[in-house]
Amino acid sequence: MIKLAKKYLVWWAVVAAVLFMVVQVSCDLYLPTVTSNLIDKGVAQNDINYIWTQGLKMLGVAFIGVLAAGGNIFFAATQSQKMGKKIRSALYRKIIYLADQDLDKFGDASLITRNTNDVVQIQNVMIQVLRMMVMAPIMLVGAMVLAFVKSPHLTVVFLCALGVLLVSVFVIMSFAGPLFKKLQGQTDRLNLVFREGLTGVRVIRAFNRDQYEQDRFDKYNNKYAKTGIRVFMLTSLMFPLMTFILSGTNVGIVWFGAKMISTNSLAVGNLVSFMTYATQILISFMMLSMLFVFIPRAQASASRINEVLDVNDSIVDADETVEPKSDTASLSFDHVDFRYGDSKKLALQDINFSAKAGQTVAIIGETGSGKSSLVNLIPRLYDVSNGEIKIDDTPIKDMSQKELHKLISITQQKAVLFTGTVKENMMYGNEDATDDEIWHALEVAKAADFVKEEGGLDTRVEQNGDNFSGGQKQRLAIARTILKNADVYVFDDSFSALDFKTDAELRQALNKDEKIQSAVTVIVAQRISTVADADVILVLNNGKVVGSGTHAELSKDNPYYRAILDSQIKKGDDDRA
Ligand SMILES: Nc1ncnc2c1ncn2[C@@H]1O[C@H](COP(=O)(O)OP(=O)(O)OP(=O)(O)O)[C@@H](O)[C@H]1O
Repeated sequence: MIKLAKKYLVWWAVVAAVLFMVVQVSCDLYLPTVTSNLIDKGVAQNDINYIWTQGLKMLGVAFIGVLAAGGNIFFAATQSQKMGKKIRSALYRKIIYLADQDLDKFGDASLITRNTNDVVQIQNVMIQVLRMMVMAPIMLVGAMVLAFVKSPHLTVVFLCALGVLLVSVFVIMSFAGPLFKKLQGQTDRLNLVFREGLTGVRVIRAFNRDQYEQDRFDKYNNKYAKTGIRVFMLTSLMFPLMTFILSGTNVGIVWFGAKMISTNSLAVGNLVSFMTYATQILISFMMLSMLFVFIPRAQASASRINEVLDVNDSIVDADETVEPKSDTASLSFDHVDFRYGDSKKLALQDINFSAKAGQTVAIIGETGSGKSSLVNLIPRLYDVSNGEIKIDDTPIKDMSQKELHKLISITQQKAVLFTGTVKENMMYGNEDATDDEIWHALEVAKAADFVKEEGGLDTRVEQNGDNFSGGQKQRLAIARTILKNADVYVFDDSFSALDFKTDAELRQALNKDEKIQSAVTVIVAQRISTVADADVILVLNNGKVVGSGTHAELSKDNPYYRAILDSQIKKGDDDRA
């Protein structure tokens, strides 16, 4: 947590918060002495003038205390909230730029919990640190010294009370501390199950698993609630216990104090101030003990945040990057091998092909054969394990990732749309696009008709594009890809959600589009009809290219291609064979 504090707190604001707190505590410590004087010199001797001056002094000191508290709260609150804001922003920036292979290590649910719950834990503790952590030790030491000065004998009473409090807090915290940690783990688990249920709600209903999922959620919810009840009962016990110990202390102080007053060894005012100091000491002690429970909890959150912030991006730019060598679009894979993380098995093995401007490379193969893995290597979502990929005759590793991403336009297997308007979503592809260019891309992607029907470019896109059908979302994502000026267009299984007629029309429109025809197009597909027009079709099996050629060549003598073809003819899927 210190590391995060050093990085995200503004030092002068922290100093200001501390200084304000010192003033506030000094006022709080001085007030009982003024009260004591007021009673012993003013009330006891019936000195009205003294009562007035001391009374005004008391109000003045209290007012300064309030101002100082306001100053401290201002800096503590703004610093802790700003620290949270900066951490969330840094986490988001890191996640956006981090390679997929690095993100895979954490998982979505955990990253969300880290960016929300964990940051809140740190924020909450930071405000307490900037207030109580400063206040409590000064108050504790100051009140002890002042109380001792007032009456060394009576100090023994609250030293005994302090001992009782120390034991009580220790017992409570030794139970509550581990429970707090347990609660944090259970929050993670609860969020995970809730998120899974939320994303899989349709599957749950379709399989009639509502009760099963409800029971699963209830199981974790009950565990969380049980721990929560124990934690809050234990910590709530602190306050009545504290009141009891304080009352006991006061009774003790009054008991012994009264005896000392009767022997004239203690003034009444001193007794009153002594009782206030005892309260201040016990409260400070309790605040410190609470902090020692909350800090380890926030420390666990800080470690989880640092884990993400400190992860080394495994995909980095070369020290000296180069510009693409050629103005003409081209793409080549040269003996490319690829494996995921530490996996023993190669996901792709010895992939070789090249394509020039105007050519289409299609990749076909059964589920899990490595099609998406292959196209994910083009924008460097993952790095090759061996071999080299070149775009425009330049190794992609030698270019900056920014430059590389400018050259590529991609539609992922699962269409991703952002909340906003259709136009805003389209402009992700090209910020400078005119309305005419957007409509042209929508026409090519066969999306113009339904966008017009829905209300044009300003039509709202809901979260996840939920107000559009699967096929419509795909077409919008394809339009966005086409709108971008790129040298390599990648469509990763993007036509699968389209009906056969739209699929055929869309590919025809793509073949006629000038921009697409001056670039290389890579199409991943499951259907023969989608890939049949391609200049070269790569057949993938188990991560290896087991066939390469045109539709006519492969349908003649490639057993893998023929097997796919036959299976689709039987289903009546292939419109060309
Ligand atoms: N993030 C990942 N981490 C580890 N292994 C992965 C990861 N993604 C895919 N794989 C593995 O790599 C292999 C190829 O997967 P890939 O997604 O490239 O296949 P695919 O041909 O695109 O499949 P589909 O047609 O179902 O989309 C599979 O065995 C899969 O289990």
